[in-house]
Amino acid sequence: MPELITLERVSAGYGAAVVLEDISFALNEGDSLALLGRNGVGKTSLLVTLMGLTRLHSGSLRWSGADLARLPTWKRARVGLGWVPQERHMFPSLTVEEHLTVVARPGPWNLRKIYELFPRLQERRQNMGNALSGGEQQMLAIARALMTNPRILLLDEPMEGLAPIIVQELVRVLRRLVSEEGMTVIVVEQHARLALSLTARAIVLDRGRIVHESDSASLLADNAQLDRLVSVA
Ligand SMILES: Nc1ncnc2c1ncn2[C@@H]1O[C@H](COP(=O)(O)OP(=O)(O)OP(=O)(O)O)[C@@H](O)[C@H]1O
Repeated sequence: MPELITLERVSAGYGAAVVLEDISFALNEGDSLALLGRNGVGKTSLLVTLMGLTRLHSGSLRWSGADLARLPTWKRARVGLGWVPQERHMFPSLTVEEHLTVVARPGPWNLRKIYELFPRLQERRQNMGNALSGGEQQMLAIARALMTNPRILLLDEPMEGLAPIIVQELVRVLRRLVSEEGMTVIVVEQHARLALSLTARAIVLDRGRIVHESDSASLLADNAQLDRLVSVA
């Protein structure tokens, strides 16, 4: 069986500018990947390349063996790429529940299961999108992606700017998605140790290229290498 998603020698960017070079990796169903690196090295660009929002200069992107690069963004969402962008994009005039129901597609994830995963969203289900805290917005952004019943979840810095207690809650949710639900995920995170503790594999980017690839546990255990690869100093 082909891998769920395969990148082969992908170079991509914005217009003529190339910000990702020679990126190759593949994920099978149920894999979990931490995508790490310092600011501006191309992590978000890699996720948006999967969603079709950059210019693909060369290389190939395959989805269950088929050419993904041919599909516009909305079709990539429809075939099962669930993207949780950094900006969250809530609709101020929709309630929490409306955010979830407008995107719902058939599959194991439905309102009941979402509310079981995020009791806080159930409590807030009649609140408008603009009346939510940052943490609640992030929960809703993840919940909304799950309601599309994706085959892969692309999470762009889900913990960014959130209070420690909310980070803890999201860690519990992501751990359950990865370990119990077998969800395929790519997590971009500045909190490298946290992302490594949630995932099985890790890739580190520097200036648009892969500079390290290993299992997450061994990178987590190697403080010196981790500091060298991702620390700001
Ligand atoms: N829309 C855009 N148009 C042009 N260049 C862009 C655009 N978005 C990002 N870039 C450039 O692409 C490079 C990679 O940026 P990207 O946001 O992917 O990095 P990142 O690793 O996600 O960083 P951060 O952790 O700060 O979000 C940077 O040099 C950035 O300036």
